[in-house]
Amino acid sequence: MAGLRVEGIEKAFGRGERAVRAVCDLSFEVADREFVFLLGPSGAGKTTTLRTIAGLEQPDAGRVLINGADMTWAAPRERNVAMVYDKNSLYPHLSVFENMAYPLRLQRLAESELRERVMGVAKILQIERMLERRPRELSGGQQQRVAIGRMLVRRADLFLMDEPISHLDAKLRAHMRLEFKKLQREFQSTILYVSHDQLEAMTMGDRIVAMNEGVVQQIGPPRVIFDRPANRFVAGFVGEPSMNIADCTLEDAGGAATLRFGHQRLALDRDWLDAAGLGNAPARALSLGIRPQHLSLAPHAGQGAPNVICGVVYAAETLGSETILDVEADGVIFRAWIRNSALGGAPEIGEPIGLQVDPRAIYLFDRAIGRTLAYADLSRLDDAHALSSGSPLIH
Ligand SMILES: Nc1ncnc2c1ncn2[C@@H]1O[C@H](COP(=O)(O)OP(=O)(O)OP(=O)(O)O)[C@@H](O)[C@H]1O
Repeated sequence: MAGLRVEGIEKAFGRGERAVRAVCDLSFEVADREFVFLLGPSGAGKTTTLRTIAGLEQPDAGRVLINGADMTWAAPRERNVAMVYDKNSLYPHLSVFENMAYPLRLQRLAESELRERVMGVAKILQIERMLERRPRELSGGQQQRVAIGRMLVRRADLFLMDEPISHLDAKLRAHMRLEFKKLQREFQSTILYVSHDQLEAMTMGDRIVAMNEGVVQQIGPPRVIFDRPANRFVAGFVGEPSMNIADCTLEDAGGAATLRFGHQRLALDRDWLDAAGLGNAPARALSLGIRPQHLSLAPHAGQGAPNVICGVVYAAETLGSETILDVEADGVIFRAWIRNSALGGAPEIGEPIGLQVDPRAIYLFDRAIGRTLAYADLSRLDDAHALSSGSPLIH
């Protein structure tokens, strides 16, 4: 049984005017055998949170409970927590095998079991053939895998991982994503994993704690975070390519609800707006959000076609069978994820182009505070349309 509860953690570095609030009133839980991600951009406070849980930082306020016991002030070694340290923490004079075996030797594990555990983990990490080498004889990525291995051989209550695979090449990262998930199920481990990579969090996590500037933005399963982002920050951070976001105004034009930005106009469904409590909110300052896979090529690029964003091609990035098309419209760049077969030839930079918007795929945010006011009605989206414009997560 292993669980973690973080209650109202506060942590600042420095004093007075130069103080940096790294973590503000942070609370979340990781249930027994759960795989939870702390996801956020650089400086979000993820590492500070992890170090506070491991006992390497003292919080200014709040509590850390591990298996129900208050460990806020306990020494790191009393917490039965395993953390992946940087590859530089490997012992240079020990072989890879002995580096990995080190925590087990401290536990005085029988030699046969020790060997079995080290070999099992080495196989998963694809470092079996390097066990006799010294760390300096390995590449940076190989050293990082040894550091991960040294953590995985332990049977800790809680594993804390700080971007353990971010330095590996793309192919190994993909391999490790699958292996971590498998390992977690096999060992029934409880894992808190720090990452700024939304793809890792979306593919491996049972739940995600999305953070920005030391503050929790949303906690939920990956699909909920993706489909129902609580605010503009989460909407823009999760998903690759990221959601298109543009300032707009909601208007009542002759009884029809219309979103306007620059010369562009999008007609919205009244029932959807009413359900979101925006039916009687004309001239409201909003931000609209739409994912690149919900934009498609409009049959006519001309101004005035219903729900078409008219602009010019700003850039085009071809990836195998799809193209990410950047279209500039009224000073905003919209990214669209388009099947090459729908493009019918490479688009010219500066060429006029229309992007068809499915109004059911729009999100609306309060422009001032960023809170989500209306969610895309994904259940009513035409699957064929979504498929025709690609997958949101592949990159
Ligand atoms: N020892 C320290 N002294 C002063 N400021 C610090 C210290 N450690 C972290 N900070 C500051 O606290 C904030 C949060 O840092 P933290 O390392 O927790 O963020 P992070 O989300 O892990 O970022 P990254 O993904 O870049 O590692 C940052 O503004 C950082 O500059």
